[in-house]
Amino acid sequence: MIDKRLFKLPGIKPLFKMLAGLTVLQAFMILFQAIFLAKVLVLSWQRKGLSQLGWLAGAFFLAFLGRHGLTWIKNRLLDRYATKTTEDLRQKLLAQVYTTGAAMIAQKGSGNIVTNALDGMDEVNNYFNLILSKFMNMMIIPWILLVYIFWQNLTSGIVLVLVFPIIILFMIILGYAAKDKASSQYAEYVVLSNHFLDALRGLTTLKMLGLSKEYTHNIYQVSENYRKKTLSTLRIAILSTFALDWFTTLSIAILAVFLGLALMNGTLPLYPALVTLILAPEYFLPLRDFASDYHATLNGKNAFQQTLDILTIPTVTDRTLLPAFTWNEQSRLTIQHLNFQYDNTTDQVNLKDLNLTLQGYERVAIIGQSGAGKSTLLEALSGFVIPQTGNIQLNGHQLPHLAQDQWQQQFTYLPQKPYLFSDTIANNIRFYQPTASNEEVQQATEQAGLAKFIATLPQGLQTRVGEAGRGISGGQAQRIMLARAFLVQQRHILIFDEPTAHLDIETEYALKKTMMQLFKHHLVLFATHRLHWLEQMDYVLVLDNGKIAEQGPVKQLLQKQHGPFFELTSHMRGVN
Ligand SMILES: Nc1ncnc2c1ncn2[C@@H]1O[C@H](COP(=O)(O)OP(=O)(O)OP(=O)(O)O)[C@@H](O)[C@H]1O
Repeated sequence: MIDKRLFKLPGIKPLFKMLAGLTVLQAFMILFQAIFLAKVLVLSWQRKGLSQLGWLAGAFFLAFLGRHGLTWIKNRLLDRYATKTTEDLRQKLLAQVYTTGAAMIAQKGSGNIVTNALDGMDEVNNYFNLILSKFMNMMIIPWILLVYIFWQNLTSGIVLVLVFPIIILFMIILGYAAKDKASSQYAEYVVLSNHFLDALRGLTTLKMLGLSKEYTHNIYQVSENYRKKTLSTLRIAILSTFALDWFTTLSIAILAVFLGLALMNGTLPLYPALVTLILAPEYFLPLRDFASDYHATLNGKNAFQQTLDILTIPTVTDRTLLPAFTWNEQSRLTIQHLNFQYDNTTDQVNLKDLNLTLQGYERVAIIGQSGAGKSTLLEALSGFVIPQTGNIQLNGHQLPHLAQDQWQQQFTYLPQKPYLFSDTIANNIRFYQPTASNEEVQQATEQAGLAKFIATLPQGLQTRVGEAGRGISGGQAQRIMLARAFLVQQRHILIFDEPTAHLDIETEYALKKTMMQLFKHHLVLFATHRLHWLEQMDYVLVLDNGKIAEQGPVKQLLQKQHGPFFELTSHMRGVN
């Protein structure tokens, strides 16, 4: 129920102690309130004068004020702490997203991260409230009241002590059922968020393919699943609240009957009977409060755990091992026995024992079936994912990984799924070169085959794209990315992950000529499914199931009539 990591949050221990102190004080206020009320009632029953009743009624009123005043103080302390802590957690989560980078987002899902940073944090706020206030009330108040009840009336004390564990047991049973339901409800919520965001992002593509209507059904289905999971959690929550209320009310009623009988038999004076009866609902109240909110805050616990899980993903710190350099014809990157796995808990190794050398301005094609590991290799070479093991040497410098500032400043990366920032087309093109002039940007758009498209836009290069702007097709986005590469002068490495995947073959051929110009004086790493690019490449890596199945100069491999390269290219050409 309580995530132990909660107690590691900054400032929580002093707050916990302060709240515990206030709760003890509050328990005494509740006790005094009951004592004075019972005394007032007993004296009224004995028809005592107002002079005797007055100070008791005043004391009752003070205890009442004290009790609620303490609740107000506790809530204020808690609110202030919860708001500050969730705000800090949100900031840390966003900072972690920036430092761990795109690979972590791909793994966790952007929708999941957005949900966590927005709604999730509100849920965490509720979770703090449950644990730091309601749980604490439950652990302190009933026991102080019970000591007094025992002192006044042993039998009532025993009844109340016996009922408590039964209720707790009952809560645990229902709690377990609710926990599973809430976890699967939260998981479904994450699926829904990721799905919804993916659908929004892919809307243009879905429309282009005429699949947007069909996809509505898909979203409906995911929302339906979430609705069903929510209702099944609510069903348990309502059932347990009902059962708990019923059980505690019944216990109080039984106690009242016993007290009434004892009063009638004359075995118990009026005061202990009255004070016990007033205290009995107060004894159960913290438990009921806790139980009624428990289910609602399970999501808070899930969100809290998810946030901490993201925050504890190790971040790369040694980013500056490489001195300043510029990749040139003599540069050399050697990789030996590199292994990488996205998920350590599974057997799937995504890059297995890779050995390769990249040097100078060679053009390297990376080919392989879908899922062979081309993108993963490019991500490892770009330093966006960190290999678990491997020997990396760059110009003689031994490195643990390629997430090195100096290395990352050497290349232009064109991902398979282009992402455009919510900004103008011109600024999206200026990504690597923010100071580029309008003329330079214009020239880059022409080289990337974008000029015609831009001419159709009323605001031209100043048209806003991305989430808050005009929707554009995958091919147009890819050409905007390509324009970045044309614009930047001082980066001598091009890492392209299927840069023409979204383009039709005519556009691709039209662009090929200018792209070949760009490839001059660059180390080119080019993942592709289209074989015609091989003619323009010097070297090829054939990937199969995370391994380099074959590598060598293109001309040499093209002459071989057997082996992985021959088989893959025959298969891709449709020759069996
Ligand atoms: N973010 C991720 N988390 C977990 N597994 C992943 C992730 N990205 C890729 N994988 C897995 O790694 C393996 C290699 O995927 P990768 O995208 O590198 O292949 P690819 O050769 O580029 O495929 P394609 O040609 O379809 O783009 C696949 O089994 C894939 O499921």
